[in-house]
Amino acid sequence: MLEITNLRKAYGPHVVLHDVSLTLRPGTIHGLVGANGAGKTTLLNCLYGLEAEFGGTVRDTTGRPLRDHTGLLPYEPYFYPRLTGREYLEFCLQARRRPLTDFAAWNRLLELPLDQYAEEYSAGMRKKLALLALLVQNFDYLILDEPFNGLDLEANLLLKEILRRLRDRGTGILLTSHILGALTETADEITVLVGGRVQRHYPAADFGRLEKDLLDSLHREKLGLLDELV
Ligand SMILES: Nc1ncnc2c1ncn2[C@@H]1O[C@H](COP(=O)(O)OP(=O)(O)OP(=O)(O)O)[C@@H](O)[C@H]1O
Repeated sequence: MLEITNLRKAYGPHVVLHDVSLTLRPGTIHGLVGANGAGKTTLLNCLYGLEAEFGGTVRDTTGRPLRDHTGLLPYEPYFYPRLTGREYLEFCLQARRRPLTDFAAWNRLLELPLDQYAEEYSAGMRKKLALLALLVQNFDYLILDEPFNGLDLEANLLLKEILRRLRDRGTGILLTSHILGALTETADEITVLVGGRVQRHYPAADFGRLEKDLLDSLHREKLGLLDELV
């Protein structure tokens, strides 16, 4: 299990995460929602070790180094110039000292032109390539920052089904999304972050309540203001 305990992160005087705790169990999908700037990406970056200076603890309860068996989909994946999609995949595997596998089977699903330069891909194709690089590596845990963002309708549906199947096979998946339906349709639990604090953890049985709570706070905080404007 991946465990975040009392995570606190500040950029200078600006505290971005306030004592955030959450767990990611094998065989579960854990969704993370929150407004722009709530701290979701910062939380994922701390968990994966891309941010080093923070308070609290982040660990795999089995004691294994988290990155050895965890893959990260960054919010904006980076691709080196002049690397084809195929070379990017090979690079990802070699960097992790993993055997080169045949990408053809997975790519029959995602249909990427692997012999074109990745930097010439559209935004959605780049997202698919970064996902493909994770899928071929059989990670125990996946940390996915906005995986649905930029994907076409078919790829969105496909990704939801892939995530469910990976979960059923034992993979633990932590993902962010601004598309509530994508989370409620796939996740086993959802954590709501507000201003860098955990507002509440919702088990699947309470997802109906979650939508109502989000709507209520929108009505309370924003719709009154809108009434004054329009
Ligand atoms: N490198 C940085 N230096 C200073 N402040 C930062 C840095 N990275 C993030 N922040 C601040 O931390 C806060 C949380 O940002 P973060 O990107 O984690 O939010 P988010 O919930 O992922 O937002 P979004 O939904 O827009 O992706 C924001 O106020 C942001 O300005």
